[in-house]
Amino acid sequence: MDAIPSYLDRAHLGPWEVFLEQVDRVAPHLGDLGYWIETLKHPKRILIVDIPVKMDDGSIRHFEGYRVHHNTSRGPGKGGVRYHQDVTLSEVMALAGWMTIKNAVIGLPFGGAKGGVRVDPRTLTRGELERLTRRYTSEIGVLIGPDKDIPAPDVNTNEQIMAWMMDTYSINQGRTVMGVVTGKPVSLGGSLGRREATGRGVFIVGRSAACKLGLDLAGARVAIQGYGNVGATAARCFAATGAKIVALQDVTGSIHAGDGIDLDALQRWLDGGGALGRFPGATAIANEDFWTVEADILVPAALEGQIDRHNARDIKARLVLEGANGPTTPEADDILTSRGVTLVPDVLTNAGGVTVSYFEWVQDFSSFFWTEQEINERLERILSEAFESVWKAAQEHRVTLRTAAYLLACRRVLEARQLRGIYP
Ligand SMILES: NC(=O)C1=CN([C@@H]2O[C@H](COP(=O)(O)OP(=O)(O)OC[C@H]3O[C@@H](n4cnc5c(N)ncnc54)[C@H](O)[C@@H]3O)[C@@H](O)[C@H]2O)C=CC1
Ligand SMILES: O=C(O)CCC(=O)C(=O)O
Repeated sequence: MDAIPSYLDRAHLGPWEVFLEQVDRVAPHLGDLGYWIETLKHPKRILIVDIPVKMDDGSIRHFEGYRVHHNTSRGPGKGGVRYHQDVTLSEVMALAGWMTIKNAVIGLPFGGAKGGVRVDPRTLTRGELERLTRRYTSEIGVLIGPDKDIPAPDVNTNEQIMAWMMDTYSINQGRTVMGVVTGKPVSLGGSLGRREATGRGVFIVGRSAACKLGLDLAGARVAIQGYGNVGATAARCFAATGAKIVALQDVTGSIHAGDGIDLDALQRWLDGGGALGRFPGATAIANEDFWTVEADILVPAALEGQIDRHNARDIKARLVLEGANGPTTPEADDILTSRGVTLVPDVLTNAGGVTVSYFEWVQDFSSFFWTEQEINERLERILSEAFESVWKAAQEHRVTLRTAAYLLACRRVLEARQLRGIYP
């Protein structure tokens, strides 16, 4: 059976093909459940929407948006919304697939979904961004809902955008529906700790992995690509344990400081409108040199496909923590494995965000809100247990941590699929 739907432009299949390859790698380990594996290779439903937006100058621009439900065997769809000029359907399909695996590996009662709009939000005014968000929300309104599919933030989306999405959905329903999105402002039914949850999770999982490798975090050298929600929080968590953030990269460039970058000084620079790539407290380096800096831990926390066959051989770190979704190509996975580099996959490393989104969803349903300490303790326990299970499965089956995570997740998804059966 052809796993790639024929209506897609084959030139744009990169991320989805990566997801398919990752699923194929786990298939031999699934035993009888392998009978159901094709279900993971076919997104359940895909919605492509046209988003007309009246711009401030009076003109109308049309943007293309997507919402994909990859699999809902274990519960409603769950996954973020990305605004980026390079968003493609293939990418959103892959991101939705990774959400299916991530939610299952953590044991959250969700399926996998994701959304995106092909737009560079930096080119929009606040009013244009709000109108785009509201129209996109209305257009995907047929798919979303607190018991159907619950969006959340991803690249270039934030609490304000979630507030507009919640408000638009509520207007269309004629009642306030807090639980339709997570990652909202705390004053609108958001959860304490959600903003930091993904980066905090990267740190929690990274600390467990470092412990297995006998790598002391105090003094460890950490390089991070992406200094947004995930990368900046992870940097702060690592620095708080005494690790040194020796290199950072974002869209404005790459910087290096062997003794560690002063994150407070960097924040003051960014708050004052400075670009990370021009931070005077560190040395600017070429973007390609970022990958070869002397570091113990490397955290890709930007976009897909960043670690590939061109740079995987030169990476110096012993531990790669995938803060981003899909940052490593399968070929690079193999190169890193052959070089003895331990890679903790995205579906585990960055699962802190969706875990606290789950807490937010539960809190919204019960209208009873937890303290930040309760949130962080539960996050810590859930991620640490998930890490141990994946580590154990990797040892037992002699596979990489990625394949081990897929093994646990695919078993859960396919068992649910098998029990539900095919109807009619
Ligand atoms: N926000 C969340 O809760 C979650 C995010 N993720 C993943 O983490 C990654 C980052 O997401 P966020 O931090 O939320 O996004 P963000 O929009 O807050 O930050 C993205 C960062 O990546 C940088 N970046 C973008 N393109 C780049 C490029 N070509 N080269 C170098 N740097 C680049 C940006 O400059 C920015 O610093 C994405 O892969 C996202 O899917 C995963 C789980 C949850
Ligand atoms: O918080 C969520 O629901 C999903 C976050 C997300 O998009 C991701 O984990 O990639």
